[in-house]
Amino acid sequence: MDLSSVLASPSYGKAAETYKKAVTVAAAAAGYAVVARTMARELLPDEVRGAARWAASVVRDHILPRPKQRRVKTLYIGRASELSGHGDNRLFWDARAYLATRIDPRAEGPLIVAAGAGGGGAQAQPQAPLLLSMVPGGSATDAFLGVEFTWRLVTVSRRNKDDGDGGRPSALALTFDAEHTDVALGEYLPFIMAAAEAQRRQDTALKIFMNTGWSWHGISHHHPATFDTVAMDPALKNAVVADLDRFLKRREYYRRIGKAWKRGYLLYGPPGTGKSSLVAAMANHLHFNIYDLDPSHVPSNSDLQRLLLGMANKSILVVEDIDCCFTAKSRESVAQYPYITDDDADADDDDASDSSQDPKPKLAGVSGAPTKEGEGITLSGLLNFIDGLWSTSGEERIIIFTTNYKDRLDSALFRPGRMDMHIYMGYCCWEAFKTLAKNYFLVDDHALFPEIQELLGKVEVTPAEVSEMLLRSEDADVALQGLVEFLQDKEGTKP
Ligand SMILES: Nc1ncnc2c1ncn2[C@@H]1O[C@H](COP(=O)(O)OP(=O)(O)OP(=O)(O)O)[C@@H](O)[C@H]1O
Repeated sequence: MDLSSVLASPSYGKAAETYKKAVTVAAAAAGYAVVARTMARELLPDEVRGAARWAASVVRDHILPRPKQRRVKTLYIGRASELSGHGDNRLFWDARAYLATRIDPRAEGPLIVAAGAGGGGAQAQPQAPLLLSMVPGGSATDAFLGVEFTWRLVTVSRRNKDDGDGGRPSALALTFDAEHTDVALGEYLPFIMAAAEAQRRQDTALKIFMNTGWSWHGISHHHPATFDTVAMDPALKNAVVADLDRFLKRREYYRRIGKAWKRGYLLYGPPGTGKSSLVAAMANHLHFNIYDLDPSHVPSNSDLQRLLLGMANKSILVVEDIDCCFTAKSRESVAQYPYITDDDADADDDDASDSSQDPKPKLAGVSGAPTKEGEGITLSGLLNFIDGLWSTSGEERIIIFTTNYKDRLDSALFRPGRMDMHIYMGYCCWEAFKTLAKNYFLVDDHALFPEIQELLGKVEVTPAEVSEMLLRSEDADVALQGLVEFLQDKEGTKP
């Protein structure tokens, strides 16, 4: 259709008519406004017009909602700690580690990618995670408690803080609405530091240290036991987990009551009931390194002190078979120091006043026998040091003693505050068996379960023995049938 035919069409004529009317109305309205303003100027005195203007400004400024002006605040988190004057600023690295988990790889713009340690410490593992980071000048946003935070990786020059002077990125700039400064400083940044700490712990491979003489030697600790795989009474398991979790949260509590932040556990029960597995599960749960102390390799109490002072925070000190590891030394000590009688031995142990009648073996050191270089350590040396200097030289320490014979332990071990929780690891009960069956065959039920449940009620069998039977075949039917026969054999009812 050409222009002339458009102008000639009826729809164009209607539209043109409507437009003309609209122009006429607008012109009339503008005319009225001019007339009204002129009349107001001529008829109203200056004072009245001034008062009207003032009233309008009050309404505008104080009554009508004003468009909100956003005040933005920026915090610079430098790579180096300018406030302390030396060293790295931990917050800078914590924030970068945190941001590596928050950066959206699909967002526009370039990113830096690197391989993480992946649980191997300094040595990257094949399954190491990929970590993302902003390029200098790049930005990323994060939301926390409903507040939006924007991060930029910037280069801060010494004289004025500005982006991109071509140097290495030396700061993170955190920008947010200034009214949320309290959230930023009081909640967001502490949250980031805690998240980074948790990630660090996760990424660091656990170690188990063993002593030779007075020094520790560490190797990687890959024991797969967890609280999911340890077979034990479920209520007791939950109580142990809750106790550990409460311990972790109680830094301030221990500080307030003036006690060292440590907790002692005594694991006791027959061999093969899972005491060592439970230690490994506790270490994995807490992500603490284990220091497995073999007292027979420690030449003297002063070496023991050196060993214990060499332990890091967040660690577990384990002394296995505590009932027997000091016994032999005790006998040697008494033989070497014949002037020390059984009665003398009891004198130093204020909880064991009648133990001279006790047929149980005497423990070295409880006797107070002096030790010299090469003469071995004493239980009292260990206990006193744990309660004394060692307890104040570090934080977040767990002490675990294990024994197959709780009744043989010296009462010094039972003094209040030494072993806070006694955990009995017993023979395989029905609930424990179900955990093992799940571990080995991923089954919750089986046709042989009722028979196995009945037999476990009558036969004393350790989880280690049951595990042994379950390991014999990858076929659940075959392995469980083998277990039934094993239990019947123990009961003396095997056909
Ligand atoms: N409660 C359990 N839960 C899971 N596995 C167990 C349990 N008890 C024993 N086992 C199995 O038996 C093996 C030996 O158990 P573990 O060394 O933990 O027992 P222990 O009580 O420490 O024995 P000991 O007193 O002889 O040192 C473990 O490697 C594990 O395979």
